[in-house]
Amino acid sequence: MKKIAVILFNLGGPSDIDHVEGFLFNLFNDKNIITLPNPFRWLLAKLISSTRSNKSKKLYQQMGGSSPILKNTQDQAEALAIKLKEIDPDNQYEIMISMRYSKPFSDDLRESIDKFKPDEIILLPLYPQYSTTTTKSSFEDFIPKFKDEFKIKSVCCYPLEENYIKSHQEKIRKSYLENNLKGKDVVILFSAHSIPQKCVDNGDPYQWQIEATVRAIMRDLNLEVSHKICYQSRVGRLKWLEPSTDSEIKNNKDKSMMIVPIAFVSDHLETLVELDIDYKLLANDYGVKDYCRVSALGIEDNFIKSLAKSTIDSVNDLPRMRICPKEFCKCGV
Ligand SMILES: C=CC1=C(C)c2cc3[nH]c(cc4nc(cc5[nH]c(cc1n2)c(C)c5CCC(=O)O)C(CCC(=O)O)=C4C)c(C)c3C=C
Ligand SMILES: [Fe+2]
Ligand SMILES: [Fe+2]
Repeated sequence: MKKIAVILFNLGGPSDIDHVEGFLFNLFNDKNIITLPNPFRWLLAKLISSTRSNKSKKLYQQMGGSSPILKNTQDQAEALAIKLKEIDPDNQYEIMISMRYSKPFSDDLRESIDKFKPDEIILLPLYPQYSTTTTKSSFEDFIPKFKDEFKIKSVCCYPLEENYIKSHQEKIRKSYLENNLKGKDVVILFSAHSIPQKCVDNGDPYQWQIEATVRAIMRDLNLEVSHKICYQSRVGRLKWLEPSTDSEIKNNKDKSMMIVPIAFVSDHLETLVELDIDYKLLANDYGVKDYCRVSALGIEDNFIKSLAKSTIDSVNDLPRMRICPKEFCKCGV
């Protein structure tokens, strides 16, 4: 019996309205988000977080002033613990949460990890698709603090894991039936968080992996629908991945529309405000007849199975095949 600590990584979000500016500062002060050296990055992060905070506060106010991301991640951690116990009862797992820009930070895990004394630590990002702006940032923050005392392994990405794909397919099929879309001219808009184009130009595999996930979902979905990938939540003036979700809503206004959040695995600001309020209003303005948003994966059983399977494969040192082409070489396989 091995003792295994599984670190679930997520981005975090403000716990109340007074934490919005601090959360934004942590985000923009990350060298994987703003690549300037210090003190310039620190100064720019101060400037952007103070100028953006009113806009962000208005967004968070629409969810009651805080982000549900921690509660949703805790629910996923609990479901994962149950699933691991069921599939791999011979090992002892403890799931811990590490948020990148809000509590609990990686440093906050020190006491629990020391107390548990794991034989190994598995890093498991709640980002199925690898990006330097998310997974790399979380790994770079965590690893140096614990690597001298513990054996650390990581699941860098799982964009094609079969249970993950099945989880999306089941959510889409259920929503298709519930919204009576059979026989209608339906388009699925797969909406992912955008990232700056320059990240992809520098070898970030995020966009390639999103496209691979969507191809796998569509391959045997067996619904008569068209589909398109689009990108939301752009920030600032750089060129970000396109097409944008709002432009695709406009371009497809004559169709029945299913919006599938892809790359987000729980509901939070980006889905609950941007997709459910802002883009729903936009769709109404453009006369879209059916606008339905498929809920994020959350604790859907196949998704939790995919997390458990990826963890156990890593514990058992199963070799992982490189799937990304060599120009997108930033992920650790
Ligand atoms: C796959 C997920 C995400 C990627 C990639 C990502 C990149 C990215 N985000 C920003 C800027 C902001 N993100 C904000 C919130 C936010 N972003 C994600 C996910 C990804 N971000 C999550 C889960 C959240 C938290 C949502 C919540 O409920 O709290 C925000 C704050 C909100 C706002 O003001 O719009 C900002 C700002 C950048 C710059 C970036 C890549 C460079
Ligand atoms: Fe973001
Ligand atoms: Fe990878």
